[in-house]
Amino acid sequence: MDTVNPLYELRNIEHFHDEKKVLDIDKLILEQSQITGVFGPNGSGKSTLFSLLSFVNKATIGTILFNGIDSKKLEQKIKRDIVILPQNPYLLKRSVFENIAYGLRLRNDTKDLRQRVETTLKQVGLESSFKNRKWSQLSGGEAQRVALAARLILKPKVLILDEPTSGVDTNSAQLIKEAIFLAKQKWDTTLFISSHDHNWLNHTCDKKVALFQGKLVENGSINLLFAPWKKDINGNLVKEFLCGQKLVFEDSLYKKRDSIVMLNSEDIYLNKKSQNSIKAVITSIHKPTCDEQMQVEFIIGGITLNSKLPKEEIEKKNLLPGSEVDVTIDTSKACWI
Ligand SMILES: Nc1ncnc2c1ncn2[C@@H]1O[C@H](COP(=O)(O)OP(=O)(O)OP(=O)(O)O)[C@@H](O)[C@H]1O
Repeated sequence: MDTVNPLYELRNIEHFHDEKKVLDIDKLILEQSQITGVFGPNGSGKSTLFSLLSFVNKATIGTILFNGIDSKKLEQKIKRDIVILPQNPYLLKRSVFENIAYGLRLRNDTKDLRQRVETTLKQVGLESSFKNRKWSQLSGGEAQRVALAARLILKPKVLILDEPTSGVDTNSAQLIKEAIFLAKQKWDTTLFISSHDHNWLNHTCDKKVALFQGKLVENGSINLLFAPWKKDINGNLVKEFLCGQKLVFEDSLYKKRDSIVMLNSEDIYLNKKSQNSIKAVITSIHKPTCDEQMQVEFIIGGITLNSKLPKEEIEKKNLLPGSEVDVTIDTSKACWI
């Protein structure tokens, strides 16, 4: 069975902007040493959630525990290890070197500064000569990576990246991904990332959280299906899995071809007799800490999805890792983003 190592625990969180509720999360546990991808359409509350996780803002209502400690009692030196790269980061009107060194200077931690700046530049795929450039002599993708380097040099315990790939090309996005993996590997950094490049985020994160209109679409492992989509003769979108099996989404005529579908695991049924079921193989069965039910993960043509079942039902149906199962997905409950 998998064990989870909770870093954040959000309890009954509500956050308001101008009396409008923009975030409403009953319970959410976020694990340590993971890269958590936060998915959701514009205005769904991703940046708001990040502002709470970085303790830049305080939730209007509710409690956030960090390492089991109520955030209201967190010491400043613990908060200092939580670093955020906001959407549209701001560079100081100084050299690249001074931008990257800024945080360390503030902390009076300037030993081997030059070498540390150069190492960090390398981590984000920029040559050492970049350190002498002015902030104004950078392309969008380079500026984004300099802003990331300015956070990485702090070796944060938690790094929150709000849209780190916005306005960058595929090459820069790849370099950002490599820098993220390095931070996790070298310093055991826990990362939270949002991106509208869903494909990039899907390939970068270990865990997924999805928000829609300020609410969690699912508390736990979220099921996401990404483009490419095909169309059937009625114009509905069809997911064709690598194994050739197909899943038609009714009433998806007007959905865009780069849409993502979020599926609640409660709307996915295993071994239930139905005409449109598809074959899958169970890869793991475990019990999430925050859930009474067991989570059954299974794979269909290379795509991993999950469903939730009571333990007794798993035993009754004799479901085991490696078992083949018939999966029925209630596509009418799909949430499109
Ligand atoms: N300072 C603010 N004042 C008023 N409303 C705000 C403020 N910041 C955010 N909001 C509102 O809160 C909601 C959530 O915004 P948020 O920026 O968290 O969404 P998001 O998912 O990050 O969106 P995007 O993908 O566009 O960045 C939106 O309706 C937004 O208009």
